Amino acid sequence: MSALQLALATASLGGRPVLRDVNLTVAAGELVAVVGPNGAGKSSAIRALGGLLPLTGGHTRLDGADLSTLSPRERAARVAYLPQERRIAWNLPAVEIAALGAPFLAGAEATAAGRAALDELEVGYLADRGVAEMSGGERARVLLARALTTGARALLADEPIAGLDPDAQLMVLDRLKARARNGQAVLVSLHDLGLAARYADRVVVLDDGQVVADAAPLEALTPDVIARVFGLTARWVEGPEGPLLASSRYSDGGGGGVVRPVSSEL
Ligand SMILES: Nc1ncnc2c1ncn2[C@@H]1O[C@H](COP(=O)(O)OP(=O)(O)OP(=O)(O)O)[C@@H](O)[C@H]1O
Repeated sequence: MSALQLALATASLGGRPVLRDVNLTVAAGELVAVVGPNGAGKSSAIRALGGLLPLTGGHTRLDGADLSTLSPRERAARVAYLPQERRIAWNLPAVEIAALGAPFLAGAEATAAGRAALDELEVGYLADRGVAEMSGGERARVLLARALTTGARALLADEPIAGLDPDAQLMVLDRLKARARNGQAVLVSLHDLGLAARYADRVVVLDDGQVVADAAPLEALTPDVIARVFGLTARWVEGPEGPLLASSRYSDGGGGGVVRPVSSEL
């Protein structure tokens, strides 16, 4: 059974449809990457899975139960969410921000969980520093630590590697993959198609609120799909750690112009 599921989900924002009959599942033990151009509906799909965007049609299910039947407290205990927005209202120490992810634990336990999550993301040294006194990438890791602290069985992370340096990107994806291997259901949105191919068990391609492909990475991200959805000419090449994407814009001459490797390995 899928841990999280959108079934024929439709939703609108500002009077415009942002999800159109979207079917999307994440099973326990699986790392699923949602990719798509800006505005494709990735954040909307993630927010719908977390019960944060009301559907106008279809269903969101958590372990088979309709999400709308669960109380906000039950949802929060079972689904962790990293929003795309990285703003933090209060200048609290990182460990206190991370501990906010565990509201159901007693104070000392929550602090220990927060500290462990910071360590997991290799920012334990920032534990006592105010989050307003950090770089954007450091703050991003503290917010991801807050999501990890929940201990929820499902994790939704909206662009968890945005703004991180190349080493930190790989470290975060390694950690999320390890969490999936330990039984969590993990869904991330990514813009780096090379990293999506390297880390995801399955890739869901969204375009204009619709699922265009949902398959193993290289079956979903075919050159044809990449051309149609992203407007790029692209081909996969074998790299030492997995597939690498060589791509160029059509306007650059369809392969004769600048080749932009999409993996952090080049
Ligand atoms: N608050 C809002 N009101 C109206 N329309 C919105 C709102 N937020 C997003 N949209 C629109 O909804 C659509 C889907 O947006 P969404 O944020 O889900 O895309 P995304 O794939 O996550 O994009 P990005 O890669 O830029 O983060 C876009 O067309 C966007 O303009």
